Amino acid sequence: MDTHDVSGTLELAQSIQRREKTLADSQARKGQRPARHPRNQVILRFQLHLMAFRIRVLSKGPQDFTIKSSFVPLAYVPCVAPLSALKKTMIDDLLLETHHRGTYLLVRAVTPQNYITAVMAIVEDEKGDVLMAQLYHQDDGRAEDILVEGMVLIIKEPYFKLMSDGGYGLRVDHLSDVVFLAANDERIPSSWQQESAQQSATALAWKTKGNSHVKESSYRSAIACYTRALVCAPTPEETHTIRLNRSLAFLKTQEYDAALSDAEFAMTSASSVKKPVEKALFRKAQALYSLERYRECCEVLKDLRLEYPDNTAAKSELTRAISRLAEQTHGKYPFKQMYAEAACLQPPRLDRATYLGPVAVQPAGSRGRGLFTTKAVKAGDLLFCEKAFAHAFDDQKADSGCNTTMLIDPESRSGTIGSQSDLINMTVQKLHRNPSLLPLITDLHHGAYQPVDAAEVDGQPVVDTFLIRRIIALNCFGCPLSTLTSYQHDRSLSSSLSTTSALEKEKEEKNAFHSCGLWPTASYINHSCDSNARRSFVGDMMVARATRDLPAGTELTWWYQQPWPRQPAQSKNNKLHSHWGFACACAQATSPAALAKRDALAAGLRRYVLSLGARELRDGDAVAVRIQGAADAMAATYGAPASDVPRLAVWMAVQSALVKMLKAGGLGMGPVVLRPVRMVELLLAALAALGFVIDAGAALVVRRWGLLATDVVDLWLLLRDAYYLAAPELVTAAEGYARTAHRIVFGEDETFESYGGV
Ligand SMILES: C[S@@+](CC[C@H](N)C(=O)[O-])C[C@H]1O[C@@H](n2cnc3c(N)ncnc32)[C@H](O)[C@@H]1O
Repeated sequence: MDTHDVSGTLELAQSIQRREKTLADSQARKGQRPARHPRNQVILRFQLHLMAFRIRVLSKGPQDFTIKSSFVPLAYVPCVAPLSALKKTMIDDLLLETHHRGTYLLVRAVTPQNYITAVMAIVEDEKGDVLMAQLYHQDDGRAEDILVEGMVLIIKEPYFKLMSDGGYGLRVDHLSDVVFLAANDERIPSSWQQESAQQSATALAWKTKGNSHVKESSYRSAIACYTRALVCAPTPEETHTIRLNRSLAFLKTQEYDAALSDAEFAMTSASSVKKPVEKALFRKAQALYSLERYRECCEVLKDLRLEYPDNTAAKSELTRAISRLAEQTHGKYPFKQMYAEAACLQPPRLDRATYLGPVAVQPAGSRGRGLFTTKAVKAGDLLFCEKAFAHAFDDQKADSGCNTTMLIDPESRSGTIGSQSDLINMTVQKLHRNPSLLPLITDLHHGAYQPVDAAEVDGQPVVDTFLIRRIIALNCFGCPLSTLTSYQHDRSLSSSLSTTSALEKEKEEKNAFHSCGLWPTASYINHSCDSNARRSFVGDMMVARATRDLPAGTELTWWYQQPWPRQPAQSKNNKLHSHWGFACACAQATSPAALAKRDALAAGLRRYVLSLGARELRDGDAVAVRIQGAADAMAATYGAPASDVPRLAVWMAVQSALVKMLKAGGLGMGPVVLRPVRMVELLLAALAALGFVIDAGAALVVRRWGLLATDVVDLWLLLRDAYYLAAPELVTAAEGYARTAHRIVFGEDETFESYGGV
């Protein structure tokens, strides 16, 4: 939704064509055992490539723009068999384009590694045969520690394939398909053992080694040592300390489930080994905070404060956790502060909690599941304010904007530009580190993809990368740094409201974002062109508000793609069908004949508006009458009332005429002689076309809210200004509606005064 989609472009078509050729070539060689190149040649070739790559990176200027293409490979499921059930195989036995189910490879890296879209190195088996191995979705932050020269690993059910450069190698997409062996692991053949003397080291020695890794901030190595210590018959006292220390290391590697489990163990064992419980409580609280379990976190910190009142860190952590709990419970946020935080944090991930308001996931008939209101809400009410599960920020202004990725899925022939491939990595990594969060994501809609029925194997969580890709493709949202700043950036009526197709296209591009994120609750909202909810963003927080009064039990909807005046014309709806697999019900509403007539009227009006010169505009009233007449004729081409099918073509036509008049002088301040009442009529006509039902007599009352396009805030503000001259008694009401519109569109009304010039 709102991601920068490049499906249908020539560039994408060419990339897909090349890819299909490679795929066809590789399928033709499926099952073959390729001629092996000599070991030295393979290693030398890799090293030369590595050198060339490093030179390219070093010589790249900050402004050099590169687009990396990343192809989604054909999906395959992760290995779900335990290692003990697999048979060892050797490189020489591997067949091209084959997943070697039921087997595993034991290999060792024999070159330095390279990291582009995957971590790569040449690996050898025990016979000395070599191959390139590519490990995808590894932790970006520690890529340089992975597959380093000399490292030994087990690749479960190896996938041997042709690479895009015509060579061949191993490709690993699922994290649980690789087992990295610690230097002293017994499974390492003796000829490869580097630290054989340590095989018999004691728990104490491993613990000490772990501690020194912590001092060097090598937390993964520390975890490996502590884990090793725990199997060396430690005393109860040692076990307590080792798990307490490992909890800290797990916090640093963002493995919060494991950090919590170790801290809880240390808490319960503290009394029997006569140790203070202070550190264990603190680490437990930190893990709970990171898992967004703020209530439990507060409880733990309160206990800690009671027992250790001098612990100042606990005091400040408690204050922080109480703030999160308040946000989570009451949905009250300091939005102005959040804008400031989003502006200075890189990436803009805010330390804020998710609030879920009066909403619940329920069955939604043929649409699958949907999100419904659990009580009546008013237009502008907060439905939820959700923190992204994962958020990939692509700063178009900074250096990172010079390196962007085009993610191409040849199967669905679609492509997006921006940070979606980073989002996949982040999500896979976060789930791998915190398996308790798996159901939150794997329950999301994934179309026809059939995931494996296993959550864990050999003590590792099974995170099916292809399932995550599918979930992200169907559920991720493109997002700006903030909706308000993105709109304000080019807020001017003349650029934001228009009728010409070129500008529509431009507007469409403005609405597509390179940054994106995954918001699980928001993902349950189904599409409707005439939506009743609206999303906005501040950093990685998504704010969702009702766009009209809704009774309890109403299904919430919003648009996956902004509706267009020619909707239900064919092109825009195609993506709903090709990507999300449904046809929007509103697409059937208009006959081709009615559409043709509407288009002709819109084109006529556009020509008329373009032709207006200073002389014609001097009689603004006459112009307004002509516009109103054309708008009425266009309205007659709609078969349903505007409250059922918003008349976007009418809205845009009226607005474009208003723009022209406002630019020429507006309400009597320039050459245009337009009576304020006429201005009010035109503005009310534009709002009515969007489906607003408004009583504008002695009082101004919105009976029903219409479609909340971003520009609606401006329409209401213009109405307020027109009422200053036409009917001052209605100014307050108009401003109140402008404020509500601002709250819906931008998520808050704290900035309304500065936006609306009140
Ligand atoms: C982001 S998910 C929305 C939640 C989804 N309905 C579920 O059950 O999890 C998008 C998918 O919902 C379904 N969907 C959304 N809007 C729809 C609509 N207006 N009509 C039919 N199906 C719709 C489609 O299957 C689409 O691929």
